[in-house]
Amino acid sequence: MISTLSATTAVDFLGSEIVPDYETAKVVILPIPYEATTSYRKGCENGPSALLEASHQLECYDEELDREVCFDAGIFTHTPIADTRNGKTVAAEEMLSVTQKTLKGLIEDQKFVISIGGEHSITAGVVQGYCQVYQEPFTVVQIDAHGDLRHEYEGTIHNHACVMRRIVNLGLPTVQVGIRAICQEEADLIKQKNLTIFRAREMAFNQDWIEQAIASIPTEKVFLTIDVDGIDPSLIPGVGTPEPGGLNWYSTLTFLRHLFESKDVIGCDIMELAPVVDSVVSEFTVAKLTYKLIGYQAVSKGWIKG
Ligand SMILES: N=C(N)NCCCCNCCCN
Ligand SMILES: [Mn+2]
Ligand SMILES: [Mn+2]
Repeated sequence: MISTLSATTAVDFLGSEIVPDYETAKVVILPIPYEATTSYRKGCENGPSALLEASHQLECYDEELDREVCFDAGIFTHTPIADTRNGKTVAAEEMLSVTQKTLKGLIEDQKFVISIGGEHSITAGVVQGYCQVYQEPFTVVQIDAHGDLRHEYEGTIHNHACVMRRIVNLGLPTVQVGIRAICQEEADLIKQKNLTIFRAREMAFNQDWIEQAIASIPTEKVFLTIDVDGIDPSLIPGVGTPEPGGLNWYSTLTFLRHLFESKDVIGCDIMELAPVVDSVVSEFTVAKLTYKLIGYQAVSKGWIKG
């Protein structure tokens, strides 16, 4: 089914620590180095390669889970799709179509896919891939500083600031977490549609937000989209549109662990990493976050070996 797969891409997640065998891998990392509509700091098309390179510095052993998670999971790194690097242009429609098709194939092969971006607009294509395979509804849980609920921004509905509007329009339920920057149009839509939103300003003083956020998810199945600017920019400065007051590291991990334990997470993506010159903090942190997601899924799905 997947004929364009290759294990010979420049950089695999975790590098030589794991054998990248597609057939036996439960997890596929799908790099989508696509950038077209970012409006402030650029560079998220370089996010996937920086994340993959940084992942070589991760310990295979997850000290929280007390396991070498990568051997339980088997992690295959796909070749990049919708690549805009080196001045290449990819139309938004083409990016969405190739993303959707690639996801569909991987999901049909029963892979747990972690798509890594690239700008957040990609998530619309990723989610449509899941819609094609899953008949029952699933909730899109978003960690982000921004609502991303504008109908259109800077002349296109495929702008990264509009991606959750595309998802709301697909009719999927959403739960938004860490939000702290929205415009009037988004505030009005949240009220009009009574969207579920956990605002960073309130989360900071609400010890029960994790429990409440998970309880607010109306379906068993969840797709998780992480825009890394949802995390505090002191932890991940390498983003295009930083906003102060984001999630801290251990709240993020606690939320994610509970989410994976209590729901069936059918897939996830990690978007908007835009590496900073002369600092590896952002890409290492995002690589570690990626590995934590794999570990939480491995525990929750019982992929435990030996
Ligand atoms: N999802 C995002 N990253 N959104 C960023 C939106 C940027 C809004 N600039 C507003 C400038 C108005 N003067
Ligand atoms: Mn954002
Ligand atoms: Mn976003």
